[in-house]
Amino acid sequence: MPLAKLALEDGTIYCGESFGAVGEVTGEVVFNTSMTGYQEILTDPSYRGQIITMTYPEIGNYGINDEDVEHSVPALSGFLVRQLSRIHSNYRSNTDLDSYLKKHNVIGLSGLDTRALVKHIRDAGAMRGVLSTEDLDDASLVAKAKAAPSLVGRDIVQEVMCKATTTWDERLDAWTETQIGSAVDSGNGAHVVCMDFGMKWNIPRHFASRGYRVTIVPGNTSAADIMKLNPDGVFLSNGPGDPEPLDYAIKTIAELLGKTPIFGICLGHQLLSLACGAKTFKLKFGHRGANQPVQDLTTKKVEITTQNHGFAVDADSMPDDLEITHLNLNDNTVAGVRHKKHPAFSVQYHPEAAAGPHDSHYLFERFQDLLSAAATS
Ligand SMILES: NC(=O)CC[C@H](N)C(=O)O
Repeated sequence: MPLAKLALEDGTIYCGESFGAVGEVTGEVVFNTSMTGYQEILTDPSYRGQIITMTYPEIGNYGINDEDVEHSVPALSGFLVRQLSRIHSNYRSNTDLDSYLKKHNVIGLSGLDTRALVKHIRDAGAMRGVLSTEDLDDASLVAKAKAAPSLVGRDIVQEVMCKATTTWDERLDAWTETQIGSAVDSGNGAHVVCMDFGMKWNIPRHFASRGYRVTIVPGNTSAADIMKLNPDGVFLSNGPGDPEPLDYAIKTIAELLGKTPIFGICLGHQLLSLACGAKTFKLKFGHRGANQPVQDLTTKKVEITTQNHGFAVDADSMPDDLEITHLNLNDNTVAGVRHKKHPAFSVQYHPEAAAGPHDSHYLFERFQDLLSAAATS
């Protein structure tokens, strides 16, 4: 296999073999600790602008299938693995990782010491990097990494959100529907409007399986246009990059507060918090994986969650109207908030769990409770 290199802005170089597409990309280099779920990670639009390394050492062994996608195309910049599995075996798979990345023009690098890279990022923090199969000159690559744009202060949501209003009716797979049990179809056709900032598809699948009518609108839709759709509730999606520059979305959410129940996930949580007057900050290397412990402060229960974020809501900036409802137990950062006066809440993690544990499905039931309360008030 041809050589490829990853260079970080601090001058560190990692060599390996190229797979997937050839070429050169820059991005923020971050790691994900999930042992499975590489297909969901590849297609999660929240990874726009990032080069992902998996901590699990062998990737690709179950191939790629048509069902486990979180979007139509991968959004990330590059993909790094210790070992690319030479065979893949799964009854649902219809292609292999190498061919899939070639088809979608994503550059892969295998054979590098991913453990050394992850330990370095944990010590030094997430950094800009360049991944190349074309330029193998260390000094030139480091100069390119240093010149790469940072995620901070940039609006990259516009690159991944839908461009027009659509409806959604695809449901969860039959087995996952058995997991959510009596919640299946309990929404009785209530209308949920999703503000799309780069939404993972398992979220509208949950809404469809729970019996909602789902409309998806671009993340820059105004509050007036959203209210014209007569929503019974509004959902704020996940999405890539820094939440602070998204002033249009923050303004819309501030206007929607109190008019309709609101539920936010990840970027949606950060935007709801900003709309209420909180601040966000960049974490040193972020939380990405399927085993992040979170405590629900209302029930005291600990749930194991799927996460993918590099920014977080600052606990010290919490306005009077917001209450912290969930904490990340690894570092005590804010993992969920609730509005004290209006029906609105959000979590920093991913209850739709694709891939990951199903502990947090109950949050969709909490949203249903807000919709039911609003319908009877
Ligand atoms: N998954 C997400 O929505 C990520 C939110 C935001 N882009 C962050 O990195 O913190």
